[in-house]
Amino acid sequence: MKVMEQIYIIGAGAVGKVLAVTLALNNRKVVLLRGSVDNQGSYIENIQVTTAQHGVMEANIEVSSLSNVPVLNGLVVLTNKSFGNAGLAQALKGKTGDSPIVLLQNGLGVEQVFIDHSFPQVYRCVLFMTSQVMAENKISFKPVAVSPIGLIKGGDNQLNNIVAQLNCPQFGFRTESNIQPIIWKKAIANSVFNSICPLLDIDNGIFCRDEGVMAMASRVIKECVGIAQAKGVAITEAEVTETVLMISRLSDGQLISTLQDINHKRPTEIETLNFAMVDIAQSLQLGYTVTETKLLGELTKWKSDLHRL
Ligand SMILES: NC(=O)C1=CN([C@@H]2O[C@H](COP(=O)(O)OP(=O)(O)OC[C@H]3O[C@@H](n4cnc5c(N)ncnc54)[C@H](OP(=O)(O)O)[C@@H]3O)[C@@H](O)[C@H]2O)C=CC1
Ligand SMILES: CC(C)(CO)C(=O)C(=O)O
Repeated sequence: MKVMEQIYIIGAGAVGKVLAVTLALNNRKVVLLRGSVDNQGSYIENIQVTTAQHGVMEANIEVSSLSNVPVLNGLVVLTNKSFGNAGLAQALKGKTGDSPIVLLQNGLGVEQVFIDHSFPQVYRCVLFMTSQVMAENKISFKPVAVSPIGLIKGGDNQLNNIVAQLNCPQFGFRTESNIQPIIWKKAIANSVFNSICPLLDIDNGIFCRDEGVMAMASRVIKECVGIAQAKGVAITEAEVTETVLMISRLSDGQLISTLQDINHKRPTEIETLNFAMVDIAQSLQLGYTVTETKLLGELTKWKSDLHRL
């Protein structure tokens, strides 16, 4: 099995910085590459990550940009927002050889552009953690469960090796042989949180606190589970409801990323959540079954666009 020594994390945000620090503290060779900017010099940043369980974790991390690295030979981990994938796939094309690409992102179909560009090995992780940038290079981090990684394209034989490279006591990863149901469950949960919470301007705990809001979530869950099942992904409404309530309870008081993005006038990931769900429904001639998911997505997009004027 190939031993991959260098880990390239692309996207120096809340997830990327936590991963870089936990890997560095576990003696992995890691470099953080900027996702949205290029042509910058390389520099060292001191990054501090605060957790309830491990206190403050701190490491000096090399930060660089893609143009400084002609070849990415190792493990390439994407922690950028999903709307950056098309640009990154172009930028990475011809630079990564047969290095595996591992996407640590929410959403449906976020891997497609890498398949379209014939990247040989593509893996997806479903993140069960929350992290938030509190100040420059100060991140709060709450692991919720060990995050599964599964194969999208390529050979199964690398999966154990990839997990071995990324798994750390502070930020756990595991192999998953059937990643699609987990991707769908999380994407449906995010279609609920990332539209309803920004529209109500409220924290993630609302679904545990308010039956009416949970009833709306249940209607979205019902629509989206119908599409998952039509695609042959065996998940149930009860399972997704449980996931939504668990996330709501564990992240009570926290603002979902889309609400933070709207507040900071940044683009959102709604295209790879509600709209991706609607696109899949339409491709199955089932567009008429996802009207609430679609409307919530449209309202979220309008809210985001209006804030960014
Ligand atoms: N934070 C969390 O609690 C969780 C996040 N996720 C998912 O993880 C992924 C990363 O989220 P998170 O770290 O919170 O997000 P952040 O917004 O904190 O960071 C994302 C990074 O994406 C990069 N980026 C932004 N725009 C572009 C672009 N147009 N092209 C390329 N790169 C871009 C930036 O990197 P740079 O600064 O280097 O330019 C940015 O720092 C998302 O898919 C999110 O949904 C999933 C579960 C929990
Ligand atoms: C719902 C949550 C908080 C779960 O990790 C998440 O996925 C996000 O912040 O984007």
